[in-house]
Amino acid sequence: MNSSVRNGNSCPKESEENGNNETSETRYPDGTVKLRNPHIELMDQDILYHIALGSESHDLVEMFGDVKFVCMGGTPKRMETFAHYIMKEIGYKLPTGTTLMDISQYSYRYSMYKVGPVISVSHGMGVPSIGILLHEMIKLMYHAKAKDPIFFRIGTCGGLGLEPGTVVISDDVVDGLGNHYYSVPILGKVVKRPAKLEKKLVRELKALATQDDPYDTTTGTTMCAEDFYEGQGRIDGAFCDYTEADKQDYLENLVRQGVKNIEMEAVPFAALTHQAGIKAAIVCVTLLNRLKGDQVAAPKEVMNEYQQRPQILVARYIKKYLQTKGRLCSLDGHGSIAVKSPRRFKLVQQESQTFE
Ligand SMILES: O=P(O)(O)O[C@H]1O[C@H](CO)[C@@H](O)[C@H]1O
Ligand SMILES: O=c1cc[nH]c(=O)[nH]1
Repeated sequence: MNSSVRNGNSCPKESEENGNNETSETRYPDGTVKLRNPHIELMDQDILYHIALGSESHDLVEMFGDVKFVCMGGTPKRMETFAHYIMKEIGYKLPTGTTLMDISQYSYRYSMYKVGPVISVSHGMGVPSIGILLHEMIKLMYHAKAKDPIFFRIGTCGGLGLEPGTVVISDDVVDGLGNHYYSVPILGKVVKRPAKLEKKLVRELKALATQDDPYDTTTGTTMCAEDFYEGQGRIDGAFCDYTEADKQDYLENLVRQGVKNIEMEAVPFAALTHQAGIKAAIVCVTLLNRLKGDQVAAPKEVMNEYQQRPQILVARYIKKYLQTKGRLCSLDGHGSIAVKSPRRFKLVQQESQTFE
């Protein structure tokens, strides 16, 4: 067994500033992700079932070794749009006659695109769905030997006292009971994993919002609900045993506690990336002000424009990062699928990667 793979239950030391696990616990010296599960090393092959990839069936180092950013959001359409948008923003060129492809299309679960150093992947709705994807994306980063990847969630949410269309960068996350950890029943016991986000990354993202943006960008606590309706205090679900006044009291109490928005994935996203020692941030746009109503009634075009706002902020971060590293102009090629056969590698789709 690889000597640096530790007991998955070992308790990491905490770093005050970035809220991340001590890097020596979670990274190799070259920045690649350590997997805190000793069993994976012993397996003949690791099948990443829900993203339709495998550690032996695919050459994951060849396909994903250059990944720096993993961007995720609820819907396949948003993440396809983001893939095209980021391609334009970072000046990434596809080989003539090729188009972006959904790498995970045959999983029929999630959709995933790769644009140079950026992965854009859908996570579905809610805690279990993003939890499964995070396990597989973290393992993918490990198998691919990707160095210091950063994860972003680009989402939508309900705002509390904010103008619809406001961008919220989460600086803290709580569940529906106000807990700052992800509770997972494992082997019949509840395991609590701290849900923490990198404060420095929050500040860096906030600094990329400009006065010229025709909307506000703010930071605050995000509440992660287990449900869209009763779990978020809505009165328009199929069931409701409380009054409008009860709901209003509840939401106003959340505001007093610093909660700016409500969505459905923040806690596992923060907890599992933290557990893996991966820098991560959550950027969501508010579709409505929950203090004023429950129904998401904005027209489709308005909603589509709102959904671009977190993408714009994250794209600014990615561009700035690549500019700083002097890598913006050297991008060329295509996220291809490299299938490993027992004796030789076969490139299913032609690729020329000059990043890194
Ligand atoms: O738009 P996404 O990213 O899916 O985020 C929000 O929207 C969904 C509910 O409509 C939940 O997944 C919630 O977290
Ligand atoms: O109110 C909302 C809007 C989007 N997503 C949520 O989870 N809640």
